[in-house]
Amino acid sequence: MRRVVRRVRTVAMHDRTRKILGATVRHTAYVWGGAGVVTKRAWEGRTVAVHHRMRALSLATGDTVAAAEWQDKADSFRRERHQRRMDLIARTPQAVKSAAIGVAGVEGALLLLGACMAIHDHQLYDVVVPTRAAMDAIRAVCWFVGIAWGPTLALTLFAGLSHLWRAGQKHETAPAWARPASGTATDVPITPSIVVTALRDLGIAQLKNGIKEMADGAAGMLGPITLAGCGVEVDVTLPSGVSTEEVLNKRRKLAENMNRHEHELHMVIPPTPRTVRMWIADCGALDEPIGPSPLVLDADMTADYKSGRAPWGQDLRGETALISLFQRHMLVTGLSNQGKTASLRALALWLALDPRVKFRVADLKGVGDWGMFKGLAEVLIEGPTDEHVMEATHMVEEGVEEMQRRGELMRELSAKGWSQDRILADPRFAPLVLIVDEAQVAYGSGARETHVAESGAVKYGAPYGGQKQTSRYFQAIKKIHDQGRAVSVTTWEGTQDPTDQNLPARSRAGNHIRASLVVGTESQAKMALGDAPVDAGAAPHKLRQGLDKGTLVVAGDGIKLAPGQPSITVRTHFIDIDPAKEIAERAKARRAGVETRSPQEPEQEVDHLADVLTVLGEADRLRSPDMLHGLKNLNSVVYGEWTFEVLTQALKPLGAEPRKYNGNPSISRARVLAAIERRAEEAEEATEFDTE
Ligand SMILES: Nc1ncnc2c1ncn2[C@@H]1O[C@H](COP(=O)(O)OP(=O)(O)OP(=O)(O)O)[C@@H](O)[C@H]1O
Repeated sequence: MRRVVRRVRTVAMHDRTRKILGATVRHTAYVWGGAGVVTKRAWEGRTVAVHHRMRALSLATGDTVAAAEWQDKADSFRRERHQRRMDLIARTPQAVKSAAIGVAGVEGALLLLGACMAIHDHQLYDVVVPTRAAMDAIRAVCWFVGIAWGPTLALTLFAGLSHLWRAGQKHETAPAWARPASGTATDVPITPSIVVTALRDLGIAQLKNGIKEMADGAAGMLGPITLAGCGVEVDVTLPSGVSTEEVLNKRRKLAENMNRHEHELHMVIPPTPRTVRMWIADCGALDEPIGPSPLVLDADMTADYKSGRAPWGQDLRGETALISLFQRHMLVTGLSNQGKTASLRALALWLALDPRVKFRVADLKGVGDWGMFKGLAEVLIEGPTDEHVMEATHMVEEGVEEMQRRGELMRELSAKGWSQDRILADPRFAPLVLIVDEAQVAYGSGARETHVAESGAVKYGAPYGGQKQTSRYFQAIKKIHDQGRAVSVTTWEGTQDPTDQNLPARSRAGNHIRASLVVGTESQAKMALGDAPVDAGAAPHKLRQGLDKGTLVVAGDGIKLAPGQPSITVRTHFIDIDPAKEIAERAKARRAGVETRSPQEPEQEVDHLADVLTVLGEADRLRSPDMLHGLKNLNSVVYGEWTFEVLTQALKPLGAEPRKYNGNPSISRARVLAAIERRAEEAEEATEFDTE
């Protein structure tokens, strides 16, 4: 039994079976669908359905003149049709009469011919000979028709079916899975009928019925279809009883009904009630690059913190997406490796062109993404360890102190009658931007301040990181979110996966600009952008991981949104490391040299003798320059800056310093081994002494 089941399954899954099934379904569907097409065409040829549709379309696009013309055409079509029918009714008895007269006339002529023949041959029978001959001719025709009927019927049927098949194939009436792969149905431009059909076939019964009931072919539910960047935009007013949410939830099906991928359809809810605004991309257009940043192209570009707007990228309409950073806290989130750092850095590079703006940067990944800010930023912390989190916390806490100082100063100056503009223009209020990239490292860190009392007891202070209220980093960020804006102290955080663990809710909500690259789920999208924009259609969770790198859904202020529009999708320009360095150099050239403070790297415990021995390898001795080169390769952090003097000073106390050999200062393996042995003996003696 199992074998039979297995065999049946093998046959069913076999490629050939699938091909046969596909072909059968395809050709049947072509004929069946073709019959529908032909019937519809015949029906439309005899009715004013087309006139009505065209009139509704003209009305929908606001062309009332064309609508009136189509109405006139429909009226005259109806009049002419009525006239034709009346004529037919009037002509039928006449035609019957004419036929009867015709038959009588022919029969009369035949009898007359027969009479002539009878007179000539003196044979009375000849009177009916022509009539009988005519009857024989008719019988022969009937006989022929009787024989030819079968093949003629078969031929007609075949011609009819092939006509239907051709009509069906032309209109792609077979299901997509059964159509040959080479079909390029995806290149279909968006027309009102495609949109209406896509909505009708969405599987929402009330929408389908609503569309059926609309006399104008439902064209009235569509606003004008306008070109918008690399796609088109249209507002759809839904019939009563259909909620916008139902349509938003069927995004993939709706996109596929219009021969688009899901990511090529964007939907938001505009302020007009019961309306969904759809932006439908041209096929494949979103996979085309948007070109380099104006920052890269224009070497003379300048920036203005207060009144300028950073050229971040393009929105879906193809318009430049400009963002104002003036007194705005910002959060950029997204899955790893999707362009978080690049998008944040692009804004910082633009802002760096305004020499007034000060930066303090903590890059808690620390692989050099922000390296070009050395000489631009006052502080640059690079690394992912707890020590780096502590430094980042200190950096933000210093930002809080600065904010508080400015707050007091602002109160004093205001009391003296200074205007807000004058205060903010004062150098003591130079904009300060605190950037923390990979902020989830801080929110996830367990680092704590540790105090060791004289008694030896260990006491712990407040945690540096974490998401609890006690977290120093979180508290400092929160304070700046609350009070920093007015005195131009702002934070920009970049973080991966905006979950509660990675990013506390209070910290998310404190930002003026919230931008999200692709995230995993709708709930993450809500954490990234807030509930309202996602409920109204913002969908970073629908972006494609890997393919939509650098594409951000942006909510909040600072970026131009149409009235009522909750979010905007921005495809950002990518500025790679090398051009970023060039822009940073331009920015440095515009400001007085900034000394970047990089908090001390923790001292590494190193054994110089052991390292020297490693570099010596099997050699008996090595020249000092070769030794220095080898040490640098071994540990660039410790030996990167070493010179001959430093090497000598480090090894001399151990008795292994370089000595001349064949005229070249060299380090001898024998002396290094002796030094190591001596050190071990000394350590042993010291231990014995301690024990005694
Ligand atoms: N706007 C963009 N357009 C095209 N590709 C981009 C864009 N931004 C980033 N990328 C690509 O994505 C890669 C990763 O970018 P980036 O380092 O900014 O990601 P990330 O999200 O910060 O990563 P991680 O979370 O691992 O630090 C870049 O090296 C680049 O190839």
